Amino acid sequence: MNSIFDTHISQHLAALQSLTAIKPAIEDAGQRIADCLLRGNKVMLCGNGGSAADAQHIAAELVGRFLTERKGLPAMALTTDTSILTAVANDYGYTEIFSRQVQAHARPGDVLIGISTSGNSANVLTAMDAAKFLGCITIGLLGREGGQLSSLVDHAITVPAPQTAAIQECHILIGHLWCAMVDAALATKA
Ligand SMILES: O=C(CO)[C@@H](O)[C@H](O)[C@H](O)[C@H](O)COP(=O)(O)O
Ligand SMILES: [Zn+2]
Repeated sequence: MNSIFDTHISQHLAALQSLTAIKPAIEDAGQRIADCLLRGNKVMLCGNGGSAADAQHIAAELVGRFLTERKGLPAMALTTDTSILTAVANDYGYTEIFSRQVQAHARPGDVLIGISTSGNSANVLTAMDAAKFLGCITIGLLGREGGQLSSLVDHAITVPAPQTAAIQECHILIGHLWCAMVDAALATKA
């Protein structure tokens, strides 16, 4: 019988290997994010649970720094302000917690990254609808078969692994890869 260690590592490695098949989609989305920031637009991110943590992690790399010294970049996780989250959930419903913030902050040309391992979280779907209506570029960091988000977003990055944890581990790897692409794009422009 495999140990928990062996099982987890082999699932992780299989998920990592599956990324080769979606390399063009990952790089294309990374270029859209870099272009967005280079032209002075901003990046918004949302997701639930572990994906909320990923949204915050990626926003922190962009506002702070990742690999190189550069100016702080406009990125915001829509998962952090408990007063907004509780007010909107209480008054309008949990489905609206991200879309309301998108309505408040989004401008044409901004990017919204929705992170969902199932691709079916209702609040992420609603946020994507709002972002598209306002002229934003929408990117889904998804898993399994991509769920409903895969046909809604402009750029679907679907990690085709069956385990939520393995998908999440690939999501943060892709987030870091995008941050490296942004750093490189800014360095080229400087
Ligand atoms: O981190 C984990 C599981 O690893 C959980 O917190 C997980 O993110 C939550 O169950 C989310 O609600 C799942 O949402 P989603 O990925 O299907 O959009
Ligand atoms: Zn988790």
